[in-house]
Amino acid sequence: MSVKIANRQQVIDLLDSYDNFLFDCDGVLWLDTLLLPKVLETLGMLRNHGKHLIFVTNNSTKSREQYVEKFAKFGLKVSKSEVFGSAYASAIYAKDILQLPTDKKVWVLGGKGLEVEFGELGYTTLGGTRMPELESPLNSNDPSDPINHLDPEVGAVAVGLDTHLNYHRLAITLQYLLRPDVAFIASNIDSTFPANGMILPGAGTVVQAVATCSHKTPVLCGKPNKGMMDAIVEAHHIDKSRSIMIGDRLNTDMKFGRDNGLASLLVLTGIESEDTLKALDEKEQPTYYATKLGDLYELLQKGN
Ligand SMILES: O=C(O)[C@H](O)[C@H](O)COP(=O)(O)O
Ligand SMILES: [Mg+2]
Repeated sequence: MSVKIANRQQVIDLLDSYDNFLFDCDGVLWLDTLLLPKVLETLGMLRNHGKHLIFVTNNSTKSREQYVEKFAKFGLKVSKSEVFGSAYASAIYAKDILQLPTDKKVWVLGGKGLEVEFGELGYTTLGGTRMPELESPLNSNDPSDPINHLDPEVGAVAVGLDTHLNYHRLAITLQYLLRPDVAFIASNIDSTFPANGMILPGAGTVVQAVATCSHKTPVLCGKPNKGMMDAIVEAHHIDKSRSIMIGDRLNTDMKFGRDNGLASLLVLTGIESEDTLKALDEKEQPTYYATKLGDLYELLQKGN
């Protein structure tokens, strides 16, 4: 059974055991634009203890640079190299694993994060946030409709959380995936995500819609994909035995930690609850759990 972090000594032991703290973002650090309690103080405390912080989000709507800006708005200085998002993981997959030539274009059903990260690796992206004509309903009888102007150079489709999802975008995405040589890349599988007191549809919902109509199975690039961890370990030279993954979702964050040999700490400020935790098999239990990330700071302050 997971150990609940509930006293000062447990936090001290946690600090003694791990050098690298990998943080999920949505549901752990914030709920959309709402910073969760004592997050800044906790991250500051960890930095003061010389810990290596890495932010590992499946949210592909933002690029690493955009996350640096989001952190800055909360008053936290984070470098681009400390952020590892699923948009970046998707672009790395296309470049390094799929080895998609950069003269091939990428059709994006998703947000700016995918456009920026693929663009930084040399790809031209289509669709995404840059085609306002896709806000209008599909009219396949209209010769000027984008569905009648598909680009023969598209070599991959990248799908992530798309808050502008509509039938027009889905229909064009399908046309590209009907081509046998076009790769289907998905940023993540999160079915939902927590935001401002509600649960909203996540990228996994968008990905499943595309998989259903295309009858194709995507490559999943975000957590719990091992490739994402390999890229993080290579980039940051971390010792996995001295590393811990802190997240709010069992089938992404906690599985990502467990499957890759890291310790794991589940926080209950996002998707999961004590009930979902207790319902888990022993072998799927996170190493630790806490009510919120800020408990690490608050408990350490007690008894000073
Ligand atoms: O796609 C989604 O559903 C969201 O981006 C999801 O919240 C992932 O964000 P994370 O919790 O990994 O930061
Ligand atoms: Mg999360």
